[in-house]
Formats: sequence, structure tokens, C-alpha cells
Amino acid sequence: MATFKTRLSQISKKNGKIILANDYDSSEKNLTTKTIQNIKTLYPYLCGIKLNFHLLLPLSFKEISKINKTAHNYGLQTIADIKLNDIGNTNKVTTEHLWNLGFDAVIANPIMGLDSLKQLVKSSHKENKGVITLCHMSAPEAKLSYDMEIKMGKSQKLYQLFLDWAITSKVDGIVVGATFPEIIQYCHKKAGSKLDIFSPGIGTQGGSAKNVLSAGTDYLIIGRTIINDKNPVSVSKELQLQSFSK
Ligand SMILES: O=C(O)c1cc(=O)[nH]c(=O)n1[C@@H]1O[C@H](COP(=O)(O)O)[C@@H](O)[C@H]1O
Repeated sequence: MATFKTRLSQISKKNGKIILANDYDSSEKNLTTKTIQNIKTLYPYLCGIKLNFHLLLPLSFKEISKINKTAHNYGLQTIADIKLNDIGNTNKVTTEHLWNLGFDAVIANPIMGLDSLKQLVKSSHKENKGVITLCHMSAPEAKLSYDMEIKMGKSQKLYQLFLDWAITSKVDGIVVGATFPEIIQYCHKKAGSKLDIFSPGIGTQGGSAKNVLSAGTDYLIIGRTIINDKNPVSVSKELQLQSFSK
């Protein structure tokens, strides 16, 4: 079986670089039906779908498995966004559950430490699953934490250390917020083809697809800009076109 990185790259060559952040408010009913409907109507414009706690908490094992199966039937990769960050044993049990649910990859927080991260990558890759780590988040206040000056041998910023750890531990990709295109550019230059860059924060959070694609982003994670639009198909189509023109 191909790796997660290869599976995602293959589908994106055909469908473009958009990963749908399938996030709904807690007041929303029929989460499973709505999500399956999204997959069926938007799949030609997507390479993947990301499920966050918005669905992972309220839905049952059976419902989440059904969503993952449907996404796979339509050629999409699925990502569990839980920003995993714990001790080795907890990470291991958590990912076992995620893989049993049918997910292809997990988003993790590298603050867990380099050794735990290496363990997580090793066990995930053994199952042909992917690991994506946070490098620099999209919210404005991310500057306060991810840009923090740290001293680990040399003086550097926290996101620079997280980038080094991502390369060393051979994760599949990193999250760099679309609201910080200059940091995307820095990471792209440093990591080259070793890491895919996933950028959330387009549209609703202020980021521009065009800017981040030219800065080096490989995949666009987009939620409300698509889901809350009156015509999600035409927005997805437009974003897909932009992603092809990189
Ligand atoms: O890990 C993420 O996906 C993530 C990281 C980050 O820095 N910023 C960020 O917005 N996200 C997620 O990406 C999605 C963005 O959704 P929209 O702002 O609606 O497009 C949400 O699911 C967020 O939880």
C-alpha cells in the first residue's frame, strides 16, 4: 500500500489541493448525513477531508467509520484533527483507535517532545498512516507562542525548532497558518520536498489561497469559506482552480 503522503499527492494531482475542514456548530443536527452529502457533492474538488472535535466528540464509532468509508469510496484521504500531544502510551492507544475508525492521518502537537514524536511517526508509518505536526498556527495570537525566542543549544524561535523536529522525525507534513505567508516561505525553503505544508486559515480567518500557494503551501485546509457559502460547489471549484495554477 502507498504511503499517506503518496496517496494524498496522487488524488491531489487529479482533484486539486483542497482539504475540507468539515466543521459544524454544536447546534447542527444530522452531522453524519451532512458530512456524507458534502463528500458526495464536493469530492471532485477535494483531495481530503479533515474531521475535528466538532464531529469526533458527538458522533459514534459507527458513524465516523461510515464517513471515512464514504470518503475513501470517493477517493479522498481523511485526517483526524486532534492535535495529539501526550505520553507515548496514550498516543499509541489513541492512534490505534483512529486507525480502527479508518483515518489516514492524524494532526499532532510536537510539544510532546522529539522522542515521543519519533515513536508516533514510526508506529503510524508501520500502518501506512500519516502524521502532520503543528509548526505555526493561524490565529493572530500564535505569534506569542510559536514566535517565542527559545534557547536549545542555539537561539531560535519555537516554530523553527518544531520545523527541525518535523524534519528529523520524518513526519509527513506540517501545519503553517495561511495568515503567516512569510513563515510558510521560510518553512518551504528549509524543508524542500521533505515535508508537505498544510495551511488552514484561508478566507474566514483572512488568509489568501493565492498568496500561500506562491509561498510554498502544498495543501489548503478550508472549512467555513466553503461550508457556510450559499454555493459550496462553486467556491470549491474556484479554489480548486487556484490550487492547480500554482
Ligand atoms: O490544525 C488545524 O487544522 C488548524 C491549525 C491552525 O493553525 N488553524 C486552524 O484553523 N486549524 C483548523 O483548520 C480549520 C480551519 O477552518 P476555517 O477557518 O473554517 O477554514 C479548523 O478545523 C481549525 O481547527
